[in-house]
Amino acid sequence: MRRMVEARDGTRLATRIAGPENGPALVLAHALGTDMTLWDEAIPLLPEGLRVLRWDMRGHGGSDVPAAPYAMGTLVSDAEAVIEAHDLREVVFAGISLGGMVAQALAVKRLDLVRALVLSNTAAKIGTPKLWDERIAAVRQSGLAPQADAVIERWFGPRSRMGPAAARARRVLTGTDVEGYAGCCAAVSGTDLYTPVSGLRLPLLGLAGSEDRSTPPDLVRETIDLVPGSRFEIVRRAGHLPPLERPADWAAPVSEFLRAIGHTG
Ligand SMILES: O=C(O)CC1=CCC(=O)O1
Repeated sequence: MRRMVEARDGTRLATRIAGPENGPALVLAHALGTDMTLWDEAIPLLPEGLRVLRWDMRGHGGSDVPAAPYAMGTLVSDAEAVIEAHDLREVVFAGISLGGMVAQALAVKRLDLVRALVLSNTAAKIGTPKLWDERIAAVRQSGLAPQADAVIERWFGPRSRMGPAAARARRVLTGTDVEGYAGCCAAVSGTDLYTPVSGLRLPLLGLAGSEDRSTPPDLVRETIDLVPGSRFEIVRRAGHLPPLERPADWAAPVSEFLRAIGHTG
């Protein structure tokens, strides 16, 4: 079922939910310059019986595009709004890159909503304010298309940058609204979650792509290791977006984690 959910400031967020009403909930948050279709291939490979909620972040996909910049706190409050609008509790929250930052910050703020985390290709801090300022200036000046080669190369690496997954990612990236992209760049720029995440105590699976140049395995691991008892796995032959590029290799460790914590239908 698709539904528009109103965020606290009135921004309308495009959401999609599927699976049995009483199934254990899995919430999926996508990366910067992508949208909820990022999960299309991976969802059917997850255990049956899950209630799966995903949404387009503000400024992305079918959601409204308020004026930039956005704060990470606003993106977290959007996540709360979509979860609460669907009456979900005790969710496993899986986020990739920007979505993984939202996941971490949501768990810090609302442990009552989040039972466990899957943090994929993400970190407590990504890049530097200078890098993000330059990215924002570049897209504001000439749009996303001239940035696409560099982004796709970072996401997929030289080996896979011409493949079908990269072509799909490029289409979604270049179709993203500049205002929405810049707004979310600002949210990433202003985020450093190292201290609050080190206080988290919950089941956590961390995943990295062996070929990821945006959030390389060592960077991801540094964040995952902050939480005692967490697991960490590298998805081989995958870049920054493993659910799109290697859906089976991403879904396998996630499914195993969900079974291990008893979060299956
Ligand atoms: O766009 C990138 O290269 C890396 C990135 C940071 C946050 C996100 O979602 O992607």
